[in-house]
Amino acid sequence: MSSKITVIGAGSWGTALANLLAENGEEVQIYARDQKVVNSINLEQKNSKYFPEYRLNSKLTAINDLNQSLRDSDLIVISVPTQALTGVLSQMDGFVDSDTIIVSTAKGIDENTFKTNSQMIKEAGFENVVVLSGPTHAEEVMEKLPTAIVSAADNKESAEKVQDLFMSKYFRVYTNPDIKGVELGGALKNVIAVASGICDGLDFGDNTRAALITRGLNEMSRFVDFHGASDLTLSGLSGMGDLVVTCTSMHSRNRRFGIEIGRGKSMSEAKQVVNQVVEGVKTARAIYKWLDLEDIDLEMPITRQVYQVLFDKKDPYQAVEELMLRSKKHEMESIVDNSLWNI
Ligand SMILES: NC(=O)C1=CN([C@@H]2O[C@H](COP(=O)(O)OP(=O)(O)OC[C@H]3O[C@@H](n4cnc5c(N)ncnc54)[C@H](OP(=O)(O)O)[C@@H]3O)[C@@H](O)[C@H]2O)C=CC1
Ligand SMILES: O=C(CO)COP(=O)(O)O
Repeated sequence: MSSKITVIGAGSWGTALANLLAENGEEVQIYARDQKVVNSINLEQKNSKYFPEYRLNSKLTAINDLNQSLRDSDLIVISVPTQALTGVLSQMDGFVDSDTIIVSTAKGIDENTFKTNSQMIKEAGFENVVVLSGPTHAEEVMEKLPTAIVSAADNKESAEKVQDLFMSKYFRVYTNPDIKGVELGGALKNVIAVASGICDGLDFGDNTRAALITRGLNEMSRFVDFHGASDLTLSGLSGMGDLVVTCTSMHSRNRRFGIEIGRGKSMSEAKQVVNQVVEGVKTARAIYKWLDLEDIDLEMPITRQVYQVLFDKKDPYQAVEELMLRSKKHEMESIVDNSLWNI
């Protein structure tokens, strides 16, 4: 029996994933809200807006009607930015069976509800969610460069089904039952990537970046612990892996945005330069607001400084100085044990 996969969102990630599935022999339809993108995919086999230089697989077609694209779909991949998810979910209502597998690929936290994408999808009535996340720049997936990712779900069968569908000689997929840990790793790393970019924009060095990556991971792990997810997941592809790629790559939208901020551009100027979604901006605000509103005493100094640079116009040099001169502390708070010292 033939099956159809719908990919919602024809930006860089939706296009790369849809093309990968088509290369794997699947019948894939991608939903784009922009009719010009639909036409370029159907008539020229290219996404004229996001990947004009690549010929897409011929099994990939595009459509501008979301409800129509969902009809007879056995699996749905959502690749729109986090803040657009609520709108998409409301349009899925009544058109998608509640047990259909929904693959969530966005990396962010909703700035009004402080929820992750999978939480919002489940609350909209779709329980069978798989989170696909890892160090995976769309540009390199289009180039078919070896890439590894994680398929995370509560349900093992669904995680494995997604693993089977996406796995290829250039795309290796691991499974993981810690959906929350995988998802939070992908969302939080974007904020650290903005910080890393800001420091690059200030012409700081490799030492600075390494410190940010390492202490950023520490900060991420505090947040992940608080939410009951596993620290071990953070040492994997969707945590450390994604953090490294996004803090070091020129493909990274979050890092490139941060570089522009470090060079003195305003938020809107920096967004214009990147011209694609920069999830770390709204995720930083979501976390900052959540800490504040819930009065939670969780140490997230890098995220707090990123928020203040972006939204309170704090001087980035001052932000870095404040990070450097915070009260002195032990490197590994959880294993401070006086018996380990030679006193
Ligand atoms: N790019 C990458 O390498 C990777 C991205 N991701 C994640 O995937 C998500 C999408 O990112 P990415 O593809 O890079 O973003 P892009 O900015 O490249 O594309 C976003 C896409 O979403 C569409 N879109 C935006 N709002 C809506 C809406 N309300 N309804 C329908 N479609 C909408 C845009 O349409 P339009 O063009 O008309 O504006 C565009 O097609 C993000 O969460 C990102 O973190 C994850 C892994 C890798
Ligand atoms: O998450 C991503 C790659 O894994 C995409 O976000 P960036 O482009 O900011 O790195």
